[in-house]
Amino acid sequence: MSVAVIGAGAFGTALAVTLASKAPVTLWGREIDWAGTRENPRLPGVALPPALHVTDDLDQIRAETVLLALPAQVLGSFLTRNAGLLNGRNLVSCAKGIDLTTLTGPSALIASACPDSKVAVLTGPSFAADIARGLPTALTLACADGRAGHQLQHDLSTPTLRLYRTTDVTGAELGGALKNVIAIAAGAAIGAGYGDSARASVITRGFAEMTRLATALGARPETLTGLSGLGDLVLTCTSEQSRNFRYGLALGAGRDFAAGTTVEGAATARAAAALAPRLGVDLPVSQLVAGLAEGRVAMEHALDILLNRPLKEE
Ligand SMILES: NC(=O)C1=CN([C@@H]2O[C@H](COP(=O)(O)OP(=O)(O)OC[C@H]3O[C@@H](n4cnc5c(N)ncnc54)[C@H](OP(=O)(O)O)[C@@H]3O)[C@@H](O)[C@H]2O)C=CC1
Ligand SMILES: O=C(CO)COP(=O)(O)O
Repeated sequence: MSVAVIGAGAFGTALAVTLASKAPVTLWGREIDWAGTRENPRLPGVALPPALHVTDDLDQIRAETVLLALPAQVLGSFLTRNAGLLNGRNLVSCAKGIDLTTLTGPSALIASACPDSKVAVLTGPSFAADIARGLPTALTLACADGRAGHQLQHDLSTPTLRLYRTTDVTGAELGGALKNVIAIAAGAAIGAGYGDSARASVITRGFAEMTRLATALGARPETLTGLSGLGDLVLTCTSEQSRNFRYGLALGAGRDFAAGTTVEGAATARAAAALAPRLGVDLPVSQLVAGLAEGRVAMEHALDILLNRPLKEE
């Protein structure tokens, strides 16, 4: 097996670090001034192992399996620009989002730009820092081709990173994308001082919403109850390690949030809100998060909007 990682952010670097415990790995980043220090400022305190080669030259990416660890909103243009180099390889998306331009997930972007590639998705509850430090982590590897998925599951598991396998790519990638939206809402509830009970309601109703949208797009409901859905939802809604949760905290408290931080849930909320009427599904939490993120809805009105909806069956 030969593996490379594209995207030298926190997650791409963490995956490259753990995979380098098995075999040499090449990690590509567009700006790698830090490479000589063997420590990526996006993943502080983690020494890069000798088996990890860092480059900013895409021509050095020769591996048969390439992990794409770029933010969801830049993945489409990156793939279009570099399809010639990537087409035909096993391409594994590690991004958690819905592309705002096409309203599709990463797997459809890959399939469209690189039609000769095997497409897979790696997703689930895992903070980059935990993976990089060798803490035990379990993720989902989704690939519609069961045989290829089986091979990738074995190739990409490490002694501390345990991969489960599914053929439900849609369910896996939508669980990962939509949990970020709900995490923003959960953070906002806590930031606004509404308390842990309110957060539990947001998580539960948010999960119902994730399942509604994902199944309307063809996902299997049981995938949403797995690592890539419920597992990641619980992690992201309960930990301040999550950037989406912290962004929600800041929204709820009326504080500024560090510009330039990757917060996938903001764009994905807008994508989900755009999909809702087309699919005839009700997504009140996502619509609210989209309104908050765009500044159309003020935080002081957010609670009324949710609580004044008609009473209904659970
Ligand atoms: N961090 C985590 O714990 C986890 C993250 N993920 C997912 O992984 C994906 C990446 O997140 P993460 O690594 O944390 O993000 P970071 O913010 O740490 O890093 C983003 C990386 O993408 C690069 N980048 C941004 N735009 C472009 C572009 N147009 N072309 C090439 N490179 C670009 C950045 O480069 P530069 O430094 O030059 O700006 C940076 O290296 C997200 O979808 C996230 O949801 C999934 C699980 C866990
Ligand atoms: O996806 C993640 C954990 O599984 C990371 O979450 P954040 O992008 O919110 O930091």
